[in-house]
Amino acid sequence: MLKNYSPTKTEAWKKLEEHFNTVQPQHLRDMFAQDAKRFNKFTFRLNNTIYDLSKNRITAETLQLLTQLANEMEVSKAIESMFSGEKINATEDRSVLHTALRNFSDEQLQVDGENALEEVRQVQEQMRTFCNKLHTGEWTGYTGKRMQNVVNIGIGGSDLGPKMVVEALKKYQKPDLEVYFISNVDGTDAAEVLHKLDPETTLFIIASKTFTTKETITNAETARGWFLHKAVDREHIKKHFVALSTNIEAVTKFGIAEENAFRFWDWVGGRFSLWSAIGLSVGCALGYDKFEELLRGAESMDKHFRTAPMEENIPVLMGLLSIWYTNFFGCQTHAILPYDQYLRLLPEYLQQLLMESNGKSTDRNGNRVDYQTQPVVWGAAGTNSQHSFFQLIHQGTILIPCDFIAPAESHNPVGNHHALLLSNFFAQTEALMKGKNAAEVREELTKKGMAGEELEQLLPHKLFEGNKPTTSIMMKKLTPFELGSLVAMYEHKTFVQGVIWNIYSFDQWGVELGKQLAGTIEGELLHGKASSHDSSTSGLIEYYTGNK
Ligand SMILES: O=P(O)(O)OC[C@H]1O[C@H](O)[C@H](O)[C@@H](O)[C@@H]1O
Repeated sequence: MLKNYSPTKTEAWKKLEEHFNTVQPQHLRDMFAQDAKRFNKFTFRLNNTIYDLSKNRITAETLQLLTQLANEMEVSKAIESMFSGEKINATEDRSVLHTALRNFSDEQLQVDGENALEEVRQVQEQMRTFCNKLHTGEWTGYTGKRMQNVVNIGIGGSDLGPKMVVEALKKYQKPDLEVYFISNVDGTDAAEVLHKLDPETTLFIIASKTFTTKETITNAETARGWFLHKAVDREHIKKHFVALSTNIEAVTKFGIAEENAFRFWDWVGGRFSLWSAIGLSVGCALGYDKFEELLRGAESMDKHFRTAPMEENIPVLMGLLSIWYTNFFGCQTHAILPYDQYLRLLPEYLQQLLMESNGKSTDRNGNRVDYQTQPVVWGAAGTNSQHSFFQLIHQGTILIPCDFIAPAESHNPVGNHHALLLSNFFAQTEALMKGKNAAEVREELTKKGMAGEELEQLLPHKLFEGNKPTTSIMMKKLTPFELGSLVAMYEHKTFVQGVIWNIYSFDQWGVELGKQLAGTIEGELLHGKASSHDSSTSGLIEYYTGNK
């Protein structure tokens, strides 16, 4: 059993509260000035990626107290419980074993009487064979043509992960297959993809853990209708539709052949399912070997997470930093800023991962927490984001910790673009840290020939407080391996935060409510069944029915 009490009751928490009062007034600019080794002290490495925590509002003592907090909340024990398959997803009575999907060791891992690792490997072989058949052209459609397009139909965890990875690793894309994603139940999503494609050369991957998600089933039915409109014979479905699911019964009921089902297990959470059969579209886009490299990258982070001491453990430290800002500085948001166009979907992916996992207010005893949990995660790729919301990060009234992420080497070495891109990354983190004080602004304005009242009036607007925390993550190159490792780092950071907050990170009951409510109103819209609502909801329904 995991420790089950409020983090605020720990010794470390009390010490952190006192410690906060000594750190809060300190300016990062001074911390750097006083310690030439700050970068070395607070930079952690794994493989070819560095995690520079030095521009955070921490001292050595902060990390020591935060790791004490991790120890008091028994984070190590929690990590072991997860890896060994304990049913730590208690509200759904499930193990949490996405790590088993990228475990290439010879270990045995018994789950419900089966060796999970062996089952994983069987499905991986099935995926490899399938991807190879697509790429060699051995897999043909109902008119004997090879497939040219693959469409992944899924939503949430059955969409965001593979879509983000396919985009991030576009440079590794195989030239013979184009991969598309349809997720939104808005018919526009399907319409905009399907009109470009030919049913004879299109293969659909229906990705749904439960195979009951309304959006996905609706899109899958639309795709099936579109396909049969040309192919006519339902027998042809088996050459054009495959499924990724834990619910094989529903898959076959839909009309997809059992041999075309790639299964996974209920011990894989939706938002952690990228590494399972849900990653099939990644194998289709890049070739299965590249998907395996992604898994191996994640495995290397898993090993680090499981074995490294708390004070050097990257996901633990990243999770603790988030606790520091959320619960002591009172930060309510966290920005993810990839300085790499290929990583532009990472913020969206991490939104589901972090906010669906830790957007909870009930602790593991069933009581309402009396401390803040998950902050809002948001972000966008640099440098575009500099021209939209950076103003607020620099001079707004709220403190926003940011993760800057970039590769040292670009996949597209065009002129000096990459140096320019990275100079923005470095300059922004430096400016956020240092700020600009009155003396500096005065000097700058004086140099421009400004003086007197004119200067004094402008000066306050050009001040930057600085002291804005950033974490810089740099990798040598954005390879499948490094990406796998980075994503696994964020997964484990998410888990660590949940353990400290004493909440269940692996369920998502909040999402269920929306599904139920939409179901009721759908009946009214489609079948004219009336039921009572508040005046706003009724008014909106009337507006819709009167204007459609
Ligand atoms: O894969 P599916 O069963 O279709 O579920 C898709 C998504 O549904 C809901 O939004 C859940 O909260 C997500 O965690 C899940 O990823």
